[in-house]
Amino acid sequence: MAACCKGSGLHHEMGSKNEVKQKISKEEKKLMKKQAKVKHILLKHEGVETVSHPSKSLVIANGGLGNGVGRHRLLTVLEQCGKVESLVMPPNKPYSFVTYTSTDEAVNAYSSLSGHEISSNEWEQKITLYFSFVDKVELKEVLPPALPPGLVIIEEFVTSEEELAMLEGVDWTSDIASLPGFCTSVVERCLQQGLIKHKPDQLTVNQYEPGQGIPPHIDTHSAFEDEIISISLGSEIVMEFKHPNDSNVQVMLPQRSLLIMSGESRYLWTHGITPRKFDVVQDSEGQKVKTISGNIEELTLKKRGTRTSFTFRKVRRNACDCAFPSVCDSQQSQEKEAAPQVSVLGVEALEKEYVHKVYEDIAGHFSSTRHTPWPKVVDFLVTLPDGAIVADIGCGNGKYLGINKNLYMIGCDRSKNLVNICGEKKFEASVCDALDVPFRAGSFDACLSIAVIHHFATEERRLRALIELTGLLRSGGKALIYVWAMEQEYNKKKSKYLKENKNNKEQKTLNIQDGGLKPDTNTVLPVHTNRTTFESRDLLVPWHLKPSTRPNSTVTSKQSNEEEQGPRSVYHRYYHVFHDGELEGLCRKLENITILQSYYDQGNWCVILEKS
Ligand SMILES: O=C(O)CCC(=O)C(=O)O
Ligand SMILES: [Fe+2]
Ligand SMILES: [Zn+2]
Repeated sequence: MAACCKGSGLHHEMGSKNEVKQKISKEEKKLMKKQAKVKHILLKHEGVETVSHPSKSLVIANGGLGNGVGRHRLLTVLEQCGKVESLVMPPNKPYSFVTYTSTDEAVNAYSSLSGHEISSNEWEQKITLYFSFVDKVELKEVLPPALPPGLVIIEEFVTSEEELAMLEGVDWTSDIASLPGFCTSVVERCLQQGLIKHKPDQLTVNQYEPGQGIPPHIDTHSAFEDEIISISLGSEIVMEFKHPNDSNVQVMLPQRSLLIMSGESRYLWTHGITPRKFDVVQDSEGQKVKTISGNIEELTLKKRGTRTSFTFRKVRRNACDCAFPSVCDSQQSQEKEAAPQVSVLGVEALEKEYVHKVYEDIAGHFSSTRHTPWPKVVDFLVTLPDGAIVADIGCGNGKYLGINKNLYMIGCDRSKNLVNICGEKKFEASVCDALDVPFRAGSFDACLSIAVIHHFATEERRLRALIELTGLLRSGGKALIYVWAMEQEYNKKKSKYLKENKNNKEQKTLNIQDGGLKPDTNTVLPVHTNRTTFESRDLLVPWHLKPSTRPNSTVTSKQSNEEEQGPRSVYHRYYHVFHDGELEGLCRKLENITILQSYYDQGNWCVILEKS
C-alpha cells in the first residue's frame, strides 16, 4: 500500500512537472506566434523592417505614443535591461524604437520584456509590449512643420491676474448682451499692438475638461470676418491644423497665450482639438517650438488640465470674398443663392419669411420626416388622466394628437398645409398663431408646445408665446415645453466620447453677441452648417427639400422666370437656440406658474409647468 502510495505520489509529481513545462512552452509558442504577427503588421502597415538577428535596436510594438504610452513610463521599463542610448517615439504611432548601448542589453530586453505588460497613461488599461530587432531606426526626418500661413501665437499674452479675472468672470448661465468688461483690456491690447485690425463683437467661451475636444472645422466664412482670436486659459492644449491636401500641423497653445488665425489658416485650414486626456508634446522644458513633432526623439505625453478658451470673432455683415472659393460658403453658387441676407427686416417680417413661409412650402416633406414621437412627450401624454382636455400649440403634422385616445386633443399650427395634413388624419386642428390662440383661456388640463418657441425672434415674443400658452391652462393644469438647445449639435457630436468619459461631464460653451442680436437691425443671420456647433444663438438652419416634395406653384408671369430655373431646393428656417437655463429663466417670469421639472432631451431644453 505504502509503495503504491509513494508510487502514485511520484507519478503525480512527475505529472505536474510535465504540466508546468508544457504550459511554459505553450505560452512561449503563443508569444512567438504573436511576435510573428506583429512583425508582419509592422512591415505591411508601417513599413518597419524587422530582422531575425540580434542588434542594438528594437522596435517596440504597442509601446508608442499612439497607444497612450508615455516616454518616462516606457523608459523605466526599458532601463531594467540596460542603458538606453535613444528612444524614438514617433507621434501618434503605436510603436517606438529603442537603441541600447550594446547588443547584449538589447538581447536581454528582447528575451525578458517581450510580452511585458505596461499600463497606458491615456487609456488607463494594460497593454502588452512586443519586441523585434531592427537594423536601423528609421528616422524619417520630420522637420518642424511651419505654422499654417496666417497663424500667429503669442505667448504670455495674458497675465495671471487677467487670467483669473476672466475665468472667474464667466457666468455660464447668464444672458449677457455685451462683451464682459474683463475682456475689454485684452481685446484693446490686440488692437493697440496691431495684432488685429477689427474689433470683435462676438465671444465664445469653451471649456475643455481632459478628454474633451472640438471636431476639425473651419469657422463659417459667411458668419465671421477674417481675424479670429482665441485665448487659452487654465491649461495648455494641442490644437491640430489640417490643410485640404493633408498637411497636418500640431500646434501647442500654451496657457495664457493668444492665437490669431487669419488668411489661409483661418479660411483654408481646419482647426480642431482631438478629444483625449493626454497630449503628445515635446519633452524638453520650456518648449520654444510651437509645433509638435520637431524632434521625435523628445516626444512624450502630457496630462491635460481644464482649458477654457475665449474665442473672439467679428460677425460678418457682407458675403465673404476670400481667396479660397473651394471652402467658402459665400462663394459656392448654390449656397450663395441659398444664404439669404436678412437685412433691415422687422421681427415679424423675419418670422414670416423664415418661419411661416418656409413651413408652408416644406410641409409635405417636413411631415414625411416627422413620424416618430419623442418618448418623453408620449410619457407626458399617457400619464394624463382619461378625459383630459389638451391643446397642442404648434402641432405640426399632428404626430402627438393621436397618441392617447383617452384624451380630448386639439391642435393648432401657423401653417395651413400642416393643419391640412392633420385634417387628413382626422385630427382636430386649426390655423392660428401661437401669440394669439383662439381657444378659451383657463380651460385646458394640459398644453404642449413642442419645438415652437424657438421660432420667435425676440425674447419679448418668446415670453408672450409662453404667456399665451400657459393662459390656456386651468388651475392645476400642466404644460410641456420643448425648445432647441444650443448644446444639441455638440452633444450629438460628442456623444460617443462623452459615454467613454467616466464622469460624463458636459462640455461647456457660452456665446455672447455684443449688443445682442437684434433681427430688426441691419444684421445678416449666420447660416448654420449642419452637424457643427452652433456659432450663434440666432441663426438660419437650412432645409434641403427633396425634389419630389417641392411645392407646385401656380405659374404667373413673374414666377415663370423662377420656374425655368426650377423650384427652390434649399430653405432656411430661423431659430433662436436656447442655452442651458434660458428656458427656465423665461418661465420664472410667468405669473402663477411653477416649474415642476426641467430637463434636457434629444437636443432640447424642456420644462413641465403647472398653473397654480
Ligand atoms: O477652443 C478654441 O480655442 C477654439 C474654439 C473654436 O474653434 C470654435 O469655437 O470655433
Ligand atoms: Fe473654430
Ligand atoms: Zn470665404
